[in-house]
Amino acid sequence: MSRTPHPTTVAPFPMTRLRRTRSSANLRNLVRESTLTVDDLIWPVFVVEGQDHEEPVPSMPGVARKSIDRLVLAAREAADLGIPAICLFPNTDPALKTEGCEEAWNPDNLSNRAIRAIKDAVPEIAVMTDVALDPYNINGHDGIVVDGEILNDETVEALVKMALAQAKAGADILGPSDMMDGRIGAMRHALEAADHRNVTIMSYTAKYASAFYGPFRDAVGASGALKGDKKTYQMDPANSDEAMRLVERDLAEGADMIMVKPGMPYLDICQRVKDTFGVPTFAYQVSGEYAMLMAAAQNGWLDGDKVMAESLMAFKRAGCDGILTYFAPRMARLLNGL
Ligand SMILES: NCc1[nH]cc(CCC(=O)O)c1CC(=O)O
Repeated sequence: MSRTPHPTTVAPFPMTRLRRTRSSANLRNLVRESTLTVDDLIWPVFVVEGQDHEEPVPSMPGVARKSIDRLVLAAREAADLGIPAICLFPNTDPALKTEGCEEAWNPDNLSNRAIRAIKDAVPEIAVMTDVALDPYNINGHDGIVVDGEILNDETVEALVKMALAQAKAGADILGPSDMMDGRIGAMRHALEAADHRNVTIMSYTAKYASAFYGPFRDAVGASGALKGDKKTYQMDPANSDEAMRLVERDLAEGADMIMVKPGMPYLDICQRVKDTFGVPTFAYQVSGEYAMLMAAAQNGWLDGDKVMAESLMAFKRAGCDGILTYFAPRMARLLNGL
């Protein structure tokens, strides 16, 4: 990424014709400022109980929840395409959801079994997890709810147990997506104390209270459970300075990588984070963004491959090191010329 100041010397027309370097594919290739490669992609996937089973997610065309055995095949395919990481989201049996969210740190819960199965069968792909209580919470919230309040410190204690169980199952990257205060430091200390020294944390640092998560909540089966909204913990879409404070805080607590979420409507935040801190910065092109592009493509209103590639390049131009995207395998095939 170029971060040079705006040039002050430009020869006047016709000595300068900015179209010259756009005049052929070779010249365009030579002067291209950003590149998108398979190495930039993290693939979010949904896992469900069962055997040789998959269920399409209606609001996310081309996306299905998969049983662990099918997910292992998908992970193999992703690794063969060169995708460096896969990110797991469980669709938990509603019967296992409780007020205390105990299933979240069950070493044999669906997500932890999936981590172990993937690490066994496809050791070369990095496995990322989601650290938040919503798949296990009868309220659908990311934190423990008492009398309508989402409790911060009690939630952090639960998240630490959840993070340790995931690390023990073999997760390479923990993705705390809950937006409680103090969770990164608490997890980092617990990981160090348990000798999980190389488990990385990609903090969902600037995670906004967004309507673009709708299809995801359908996919994990949280839509029905969620009472109210997430505005007391997720960020106000109006704020940018607050995102900088959160990044500084999460880095100080031991986050290795920072994430901005959603992606496309928050590219200004991505650029500001990268410019200000220069740390590994990721964006999550979320379910609603995927649904929007796919719906238009399915109607023949947009060219699906082209808007996919353009939208992902935009993240690189903004300074992101990588993107979580449901398009990961499709983009990887396109980049690999398949
Ligand atoms: N903590 C849950 C979580 N982790 C990732 C997403 C959204 C992902 C997407 O929309 O693709 C959400 C939803 C939410 O916060 O309600």
